[in-house]
Amino acid sequence: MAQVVATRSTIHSSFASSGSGSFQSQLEKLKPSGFASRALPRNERRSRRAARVSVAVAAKKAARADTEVVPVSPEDVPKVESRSCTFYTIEHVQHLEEFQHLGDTSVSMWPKPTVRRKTKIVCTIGPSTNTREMIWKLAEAGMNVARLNMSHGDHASHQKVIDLVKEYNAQSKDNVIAIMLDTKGPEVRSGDLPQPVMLATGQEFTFTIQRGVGTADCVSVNYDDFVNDVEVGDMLLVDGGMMSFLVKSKTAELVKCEVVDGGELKSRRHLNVRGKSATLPSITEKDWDDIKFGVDNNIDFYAVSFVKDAAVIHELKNYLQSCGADIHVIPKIESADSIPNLHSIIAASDGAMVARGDLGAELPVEEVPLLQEEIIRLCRSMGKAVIVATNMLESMIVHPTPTRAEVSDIAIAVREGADAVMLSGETAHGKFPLKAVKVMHTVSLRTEATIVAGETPSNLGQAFKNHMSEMFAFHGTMISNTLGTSTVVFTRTGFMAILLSHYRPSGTIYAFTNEKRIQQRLALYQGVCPIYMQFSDDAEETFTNALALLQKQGMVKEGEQVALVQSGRQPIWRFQSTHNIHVRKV
Ligand SMILES: Nc1ncnc2c1ncn2[C@@H]1O[C@H](COP(=O)(O)OP(=O)(O)OP(=O)(O)O)[C@@H](O)[C@H]1O
Ligand SMILES: CC(=O)C(=O)O
Repeated sequence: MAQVVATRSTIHSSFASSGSGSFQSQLEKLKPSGFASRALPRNERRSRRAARVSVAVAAKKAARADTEVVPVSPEDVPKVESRSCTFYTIEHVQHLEEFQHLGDTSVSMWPKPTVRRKTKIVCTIGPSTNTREMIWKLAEAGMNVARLNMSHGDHASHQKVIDLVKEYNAQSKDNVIAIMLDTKGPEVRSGDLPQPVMLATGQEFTFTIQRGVGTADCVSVNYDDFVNDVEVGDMLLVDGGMMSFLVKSKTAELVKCEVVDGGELKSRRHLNVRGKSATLPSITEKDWDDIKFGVDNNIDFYAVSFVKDAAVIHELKNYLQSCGADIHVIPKIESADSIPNLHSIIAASDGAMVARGDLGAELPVEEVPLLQEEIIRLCRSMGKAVIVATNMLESMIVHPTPTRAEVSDIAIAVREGADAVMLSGETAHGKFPLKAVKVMHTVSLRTEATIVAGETPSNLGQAFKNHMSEMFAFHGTMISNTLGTSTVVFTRTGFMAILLSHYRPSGTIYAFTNEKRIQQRLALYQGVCPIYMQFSDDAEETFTNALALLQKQGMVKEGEQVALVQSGRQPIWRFQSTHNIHVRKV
């Protein structure tokens, strides 16, 4: 078990050999492996490495005896009384849990404060998770954003989830969950079938634009122009490629196909035509109705499906402005038509989602990792949020452990610099939603510990009109990285916290805001821990209160330094032309 839970190899040795001294005291003594290789003579390094290896083997043997594979949060750690464990005492388990939640920094030369997971986790809420108990458990396990997929459920069921998330936020002292409404968009879906139909490779199957057809050899499609958009020779994909059909002929109402990859066709399955986007508007009538529902409920983000160009983003933003709604817009990059317009779409938006499911159906799958990298790079260069979505832990819909490839997939998204990684079916209708969140949490944390801070985003001075704020975000990051401190920022609009997140400081960005809406929004951004606090008229009093709050919540320790950055578009307690960075001792 020690093998799985520890975030650095040094911890295996310290932990497994903890015959004397508390785990905490051993933890205090730990130095990053990078530090060891800089400071120790070569021989000593070698012998320590050997000790680590042998202890890791011992830990591995212990792990084999213990059947639990991903014990990363209190619910998953077996009750201490019923546990037979060679190496652990109850204090060890408690310290370990604390450590897992916060993570290990171990990047700079000096002892640093522990940091939180930086990469945020978006969870789709569905039948497996739409109860009060599960929302609470997901939040405690690491969910940062709750996603409502408007392709499923009705307003009443989504309203219940929104109310539960708001209830959680209202009662939580140090955690906040943002709400993201994902539009259905111009999805093409097959119709209802009385029961699933088994289709064999080579057999004929027909799609019709007539409504209400569902037989063993023909099913309806919900989109009248389907027959016009599709041509003979096109490849139709069901559920992103789980089944495929070659179009052989068509009439005014029917599209006749040959089954290429057969399987079980169920009701209301998603259809794509390889290489083509449907000629439907990105925002349908249903979507406008759902968008209004989002406005009425003061949600935080729209994820807009099948965006093809920036015009649709402008249209939505104009609508939101006309109703005085301050909701951020994240286009889903999933349509073949969006690729030539990536730059203008992202420039018009507040971020982007790499929606790999439909992206990999409309375009060849081998393009997906390349596009993921490109979209992340573009968003990062423009200071916009970026989410990597779909199939991240797909096997955990039915299995309690991830495949190694899935673990690598999360690690890659984290290393590429995504703000957030997303769970879909894993949390919506999977059997192990909490375990999936915990795996994402652990893998992100472990990967983040290996990322060396300090790489300057290449666009300094270009992405933001407010160069002075950008300069202070950059230098605030440099100071916090050099001293190994967290960053503290006060923000009413979220702007300065988002700007700091863009520079990816290695410590946590504690973003204090006096706006609940902004606190919720900031939950999506990499490295930002948003905290709601009333601001007083006096700057010094507010700083003191903020540091006291951080210390009370165990986020910083007495004597620790923090970099306090005062900059941004709307000055708080300063003149417009005066920007500051202070380093303060708690
Ligand atoms: N609100 C909901 N109510 C009922 N079932 C849901 C809900 N949200 C999701 N699901 C179920 O979880 C599955 C996976 O969710 P996901 O968000 O990935 O939807 P999808 O339809 O597969 O894909 P897309 O994201 O393209 O709409 C859905 O296919 C559906 O069966
Ligand atoms: C998230 C989503 O809609 C997709 O991957 O297609």
